[in-house]
Amino acid sequence: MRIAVVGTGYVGLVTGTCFAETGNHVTCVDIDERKVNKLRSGKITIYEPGLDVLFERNIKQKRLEFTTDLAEGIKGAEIIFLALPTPPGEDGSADLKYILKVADDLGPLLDKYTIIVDKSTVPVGTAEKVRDRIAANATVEFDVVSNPEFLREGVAVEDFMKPDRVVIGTESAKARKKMEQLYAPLVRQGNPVIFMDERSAELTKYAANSFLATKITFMNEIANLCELLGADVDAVRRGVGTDSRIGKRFLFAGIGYGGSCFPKDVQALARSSDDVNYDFKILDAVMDVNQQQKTKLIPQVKEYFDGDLAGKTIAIWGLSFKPYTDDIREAPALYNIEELLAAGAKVKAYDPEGMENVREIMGDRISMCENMYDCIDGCDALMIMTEWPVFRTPEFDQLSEKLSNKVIFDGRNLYEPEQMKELGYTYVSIGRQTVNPKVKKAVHA
Ligand SMILES: NC(=O)c1ccc[n+]([C@@H]2O[C@H](COP(=O)([O-])OP(=O)(O)OC[C@H]3O[C@@H](n4cnc5c(N)ncnc54)[C@H](O)[C@@H]3O)[C@@H](O)[C@H]2O)c1
Ligand SMILES: O=c1ccn([C@@H]2O[C@H](COP(=O)(O)OP(=O)(O)O[C@H]3O[C@H](CO)[C@@H](O)[C@H](O)[C@H]3O)[C@@H](O)[C@H]2O)c(=O)[nH]1
Repeated sequence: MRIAVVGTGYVGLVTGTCFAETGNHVTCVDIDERKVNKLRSGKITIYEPGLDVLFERNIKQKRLEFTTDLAEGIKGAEIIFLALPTPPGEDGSADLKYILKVADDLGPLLDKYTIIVDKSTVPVGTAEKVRDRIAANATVEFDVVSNPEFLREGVAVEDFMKPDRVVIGTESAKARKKMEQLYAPLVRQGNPVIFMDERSAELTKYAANSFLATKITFMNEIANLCELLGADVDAVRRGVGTDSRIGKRFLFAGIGYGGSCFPKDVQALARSSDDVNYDFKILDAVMDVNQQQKTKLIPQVKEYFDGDLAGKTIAIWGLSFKPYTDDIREAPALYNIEELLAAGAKVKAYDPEGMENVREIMGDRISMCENMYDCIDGCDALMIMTEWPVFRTPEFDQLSEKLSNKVIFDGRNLYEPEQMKELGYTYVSIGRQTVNPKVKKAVHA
């Protein structure tokens, strides 16, 4: 099949590359010339495990092409995916300007029956808006389908190639058949393609993300309670997660959820609820708790240094919002760094993939280090913000040698408290009792 993908970011590039891998001819379109030039010269623009191999193979086979020209990109395409940004507008609702602009541009360019697919995360009713905008200029028949994407960054290729399910919102039998053919290679192991109306498909995406964000936030609140009641959130997690009705996944307490999706999508669903005068109370609580959770270690860092961080240097391990990605959008690390700088501390940071992106927005306000041990050299404390595997079993001898104080503030619960006790660290983590406390108890805002 010949398909086009408009928007070549995290979702567009993965979608385009994976559909090329299943034999389709894919042209990816983006307005960012620098990005397209780089992709055209065979250089990948994001870090996503496993994507580079598929990317190179499909470019070589000429099944994957890139252009900045929409007309050229959609030429001959039977299906056009829109993988465009839907960032929060001023009031937090999803801003549809990128999607609607492309819908306007597409109308006059369609020269035969085409399926236009909303792959972006969009509020209920967007498919209708896109249809109206295209129809205003189109002279041929077309269908607009909602096909939200559920991939996670860091495991995007695996999620895309073996999805738990594919959700397709359409009432057109013709579009349904084509979409079924396109997805057939990805659901061969029996995972379902679930067909529904467009509005339900659009809402399914927000419901899934908001539910997962709520699940994490619920555990973060249990963690906060554990600290105050003398319990251990890891034990509680194991205890509840083995109930198959609850499930083991997405129960890890930490310094809150980040990324380009959960924060914006929970907010957008709350605004969609406001629009129909529905007071979705849980969502407001989730956003509130997550906001506080992100920097919950900061008061404890301050308390350790008797309230004064001026002149102290804090090492940060982990900048990306989660491991195996270079994406730093809404990364909790950034909020912590801002608070540390505001309190007069200096910051040294290390991340396996995220440093370049942070350098772009923070410049020389913090120092980036070549490796995790240079990062802690001469620092007064270590804070862990992302659970990259490389931080899980560090050489504690080097840590003791290089850190000026044996103190770790761990936002991702990487170490066993027992081990930290033996090693003589002051170890502050989430939802567990502080080890060798100089910080006496959990501090809650
Ligand atoms: N990132 C994820 O993990 C993920 C997962 C599922 C769904 N989503 C949703 O998918 C959508 C895209 O997210 P993303 O993370 O890929 O965004 P992104 O910002 O990484 O990529 C969007 C791309 O669209 C391009 N673009 C903007 N206007 C354009 C135009 N007129 N023509 C062509 N290209 C244009 C931008 O230059 C950019 O490269 C969002 O709605 C997001 O919520 C994201
Ligand atoms: O037990 C957990 C699991 C995750 N997180 C945090 O939650 C955030 C999101 O993680 P994850 O969901 O793994 O990454 P995303 O790439 O943001 O993926 C989410 O957002 C995408 C964009 O909509 C969806 O497609 C995915 O299904 C959905 O999982 C990160 O900050 C994680 O650190 C936790 O704190 N505890």
